Amino acid sequence: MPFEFKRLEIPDVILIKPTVFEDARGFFMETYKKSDFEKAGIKGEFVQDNHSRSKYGVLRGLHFQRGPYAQAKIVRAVRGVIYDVAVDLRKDSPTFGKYVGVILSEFNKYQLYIPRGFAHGFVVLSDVAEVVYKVDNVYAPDYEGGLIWNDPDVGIKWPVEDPIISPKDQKWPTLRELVEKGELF
Ligand SMILES: Cc1cn([C@H]2C[C@H](O)[C@@H](COP(=O)(O)OP(=O)(O)O[C@H]3O[C@@H](C)C(=O)[C@@H](O)[C@H]3O)O2)c(=O)[nH]c1=O
Repeated sequence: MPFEFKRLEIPDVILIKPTVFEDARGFFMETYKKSDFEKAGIKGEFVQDNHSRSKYGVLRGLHFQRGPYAQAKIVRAVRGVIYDVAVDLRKDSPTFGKYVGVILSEFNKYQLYIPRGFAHGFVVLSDVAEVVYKVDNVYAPDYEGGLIWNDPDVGIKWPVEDPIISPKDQKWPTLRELVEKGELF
C-alpha cells in the first residue's frame, strides 16, 4: 500500500503518511486513493476540495458544521508548516473534549483525517502556508459552528504566542457553552 495509516491517541483520527518517489525531476506521490483509504477506515465520499493560504501566526478555527452538514476532512499542507488540531465533540466518546495535534508540512507530506464530530483548526508555523483539504459534505454557512481556540477546558498547547485570528473566530463559544446549547455530535 502506498500509504501508512496511523491511528492517533484519539483512534478515529488517522495520520496518513505517503510513499514519496523522488528522482532527478522531483517527486511523485499519491495523495488520495479511495480503495486504500476505505480499507483504513476512511469511508466518506469526498465531495469538495478546499485550498487556503495564510501567513505566519494565522490561526484558523476551531470549526465544524452541524447536523446534516457535518464534515469529515482530510487535511495537508502543500506549502509551509502548520500545527493541525482536532477536538473530539462527540458527547458519547471516551475522548470527548480531548484533542490531538500534529505537524503537517510540505516536508513530511503527512495528511490528517478528521472524522465528523470534531472541531478542526490550525496555526501557521512558516512564513506562508497553503493548506489543501477534502471534505465529505458541502459548505453550508448556516450550519457553521465553532469552538473557541483557547478554551482552558480543552487546553490546546498552540505553538504560537499571539496568533492572528479572524473576528469570527474570536467569538466562538467554549466547550461548556456548546454542551449547554446541546451543540455536540
Ligand atoms: C470554508 C468555506 C468558506 N467559504 C468562504 C466563506 C468566506 O467568505 C470565506 C472565508 O471563510 P472562513 O473564514 O470560514 O475560512 P476558514 O477560516 O479558512 O474556514 C476553514 O477553516 C478550517 C480550519 C476548516 O476546518 C474548514 O472546514 C473551514 O471552516 O470563504 C466558502 O465559500 N466555502 C467554504 O467551504
